[in-house]
Amino acid sequence: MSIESNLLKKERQNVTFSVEELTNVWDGGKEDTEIRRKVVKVFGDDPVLKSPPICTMTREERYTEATRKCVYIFRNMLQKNGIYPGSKEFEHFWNAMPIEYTLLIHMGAFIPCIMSFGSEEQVAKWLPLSANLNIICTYAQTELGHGSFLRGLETEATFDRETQEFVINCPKVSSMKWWPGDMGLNANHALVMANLIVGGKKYGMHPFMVQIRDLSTHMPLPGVTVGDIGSKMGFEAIDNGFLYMKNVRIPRENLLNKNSEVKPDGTYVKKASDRLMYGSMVNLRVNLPKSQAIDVLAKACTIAIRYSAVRRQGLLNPGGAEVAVLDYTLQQHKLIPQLATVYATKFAGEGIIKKHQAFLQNMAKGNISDLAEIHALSASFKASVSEQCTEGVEVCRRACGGHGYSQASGLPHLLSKVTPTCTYEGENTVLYLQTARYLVKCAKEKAADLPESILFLVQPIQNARGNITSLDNLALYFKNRAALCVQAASKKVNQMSNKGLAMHEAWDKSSVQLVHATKAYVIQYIFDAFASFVKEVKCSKSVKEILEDLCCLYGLHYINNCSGDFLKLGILTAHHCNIAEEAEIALLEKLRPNAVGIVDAFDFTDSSMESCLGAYDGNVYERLFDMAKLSPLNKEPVHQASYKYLRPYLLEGRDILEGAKSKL
Ligand SMILES: CCCCCCCC/C=C\CCCCCC(=O)SCCNC(=O)CCNC(=O)[C@H](O)C(C)(C)COP(=O)(O)OP(=O)(O)OC[C@H]1O[C@@H](n2cnc3c(N)ncnc32)[C@H](O)[C@@H]1OP(=O)(O)O
Ligand SMILES: Cc1cc2nc3c(=O)[nH]c(=O)nc-3n(C[C@H](O)[C@H](O)[C@H](O)COP(=O)(O)OP(=O)(O)OC[C@H]3O[C@@H](n4cnc5c(N)ncnc54)[C@H](O)[C@@H]3O)c2cc1C
Repeated sequence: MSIESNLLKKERQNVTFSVEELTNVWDGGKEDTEIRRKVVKVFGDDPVLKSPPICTMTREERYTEATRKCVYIFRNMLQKNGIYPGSKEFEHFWNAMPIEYTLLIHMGAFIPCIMSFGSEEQVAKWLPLSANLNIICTYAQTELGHGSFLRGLETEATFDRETQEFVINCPKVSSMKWWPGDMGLNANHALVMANLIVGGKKYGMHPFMVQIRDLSTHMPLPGVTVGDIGSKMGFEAIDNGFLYMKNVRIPRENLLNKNSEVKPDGTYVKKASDRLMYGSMVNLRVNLPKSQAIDVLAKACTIAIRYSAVRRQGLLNPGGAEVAVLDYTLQQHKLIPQLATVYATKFAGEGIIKKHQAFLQNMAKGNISDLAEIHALSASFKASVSEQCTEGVEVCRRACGGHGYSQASGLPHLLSKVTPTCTYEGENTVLYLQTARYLVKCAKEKAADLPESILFLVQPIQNARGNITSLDNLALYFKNRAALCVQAASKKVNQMSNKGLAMHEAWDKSSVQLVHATKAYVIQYIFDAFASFVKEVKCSKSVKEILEDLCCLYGLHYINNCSGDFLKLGILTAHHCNIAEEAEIALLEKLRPNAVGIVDAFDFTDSSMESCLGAYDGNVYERLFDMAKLSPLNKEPVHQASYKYLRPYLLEGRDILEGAKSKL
């Protein structure tokens, strides 16, 4: 056993709680852990899912491998193992997916969309075809020229009454669809968001099913120009695409018509609120943070903390032995708060998922009164979590020093996976502004007209009592701050407007404060949800203590990072801030011996991380060397390029050196 493996073994011997029990809490119960492990095992044992490490493959190989595996998973494996949408097993299957996958938009975005936009007949037609991969469909909303401002989308669907068809056109280069995943190479259909035009009248954005490739040859259909947009910062396996449509004709029935319809005579019938058109986005904003951001940060923490426990560099005591870098207070200050973020966002996210499910049940009964609240909550939650996790993964990467920059660490891959969560499914600033709009409106309402989650905005500010670092008091500081920030931002909008600015100008001039206020609102929501979870969870005292410490750390770390705000608003004094700073450092020291145990409790398999630094056995140096040997550049002892281009000068060098030698 290597020295490093021994170090991790010792770390595990010192853990003061049951790792298995914390895993159960993380998963949502013992039974859930068993189900997740079963699913992970099925995937892990399957030889068809084996492939070379991604850092040794070209982009083309990565796309090919990911597509091969995903077709197998979605067409054979899930059914064979009884993993169906809606089942507990399915909830855990993201955990078991190969490190890179395609068909994500087809499965994760298109299928939910067809269910929310399609009539019963349309769902009956398209759902089985897509579930069986008989068609592959992308979600084509964003265009080259517009992504955020949906009213600016330019693709048109014009009703031709004579032929009973819609004619789809991208009038300009800027109107072509750009970015949709699975669209470049795999998709033969696209759910195209286009402006509906009937009899010269524009009805705004509507969803259309458009066939883009021939079903037998997979060649683009007439009028369709489609392809891959090229290499990106990450997601290299995915064929994000462009789609340029000129006079592409589709039958009238291909307008997804659960919410609105065009009759054969051209009559436009609206059946539900326009806002339900945005429902698919709410769905993804609620559901994607867990698998695309929180789990990614959890993996980065696992890698960085295991590595920091075995990486020895420098001395704490003069003349003593070299210490693990995790023993430095500053390393703990980088990494342990990231663990707290993982826990806080995961448990707050679960509450939002439940709220969304309740909203969907009400919507099925025709009640959409909670739409504004769930939109505001999901938009700001997605924005905040993606931001916190992206920052967190980068902190973990840098905390691994030079090796964190190597693809072999697995960290650059995680960073490139989490970074776009700040952009896709709604650019974060744009989403914060959406929530700000809701908050400013709510701040003007009477308490009786507001949902519980937002009541604090209009209630009197309460004073903290007792221990200033108790979870109750921390929750109160966050609430007070959010309420005061929203009031201040609303006041600024009013002041600007009273000075004579038009409302949209007043809004823009106040947007820095508005986004700040929204961030304050969502952090109070996350903290409150995590603190409530910690209070209520049934578990042993030792596990509860870990969760309480992580919750307290989440709050203190946040407060210490923006203490100016709390001071400015008169919520904390300088004395309080000093206490908060010392309390955070004390918590880091307390959590340090359990750090490896806490990341072990995430229970990630080595293959799900592909990291030489983060493997369970801690054998980092052998793994790094083995991975380097696999580099395609090391295939031959002499690389053709260096031989070809350097040879003349090397020969000169040889002659000079040999001449010098003969003169000696
Ligand atoms: C187990 C399942 C796991 C699933 C995991 C899946 C994993 C998938 C992983 C990765 C997938 C990657 C997917 C990426 C896909 C994409 O990126 S698709 C493209 C997404 N694009 C966007 O999100 C665009 C962002 N822009 C917007 O949302 C809107 O344009 C805008 C709302 C920002 C502005 O639109 P505008 O027309 O100007 O509207 P407003 O005038 O601002 O608002 C009008 C009113 O509508 C309300 N509203 C807006 N959005 C919503 C909504 N989503 N829901 C409900 N209501 C909404 C808004 O509040 C206004 O209301 P008021 O007038 O009352 O204030
Ligand atoms: C990996 C990836 C996958 C994607 N997958 C899909 C997909 O499957 N389907 C699909 O349709 N799309 C997809 N997209 C597109 C994505 O949804 C858009 O990129 C996103 O909505 C942002 O829009 P944009 O690119 O137009 O950014 P822009 O809106 O142009 O943003 C540029 C800057 O302008 C700022 N800005 C914009 N509006 C405002 C405002 N009102 N106030 C203040 N600032 C503002 C933004 O904050 C940002 O800083 C994907 C994108 C990526 C990166």
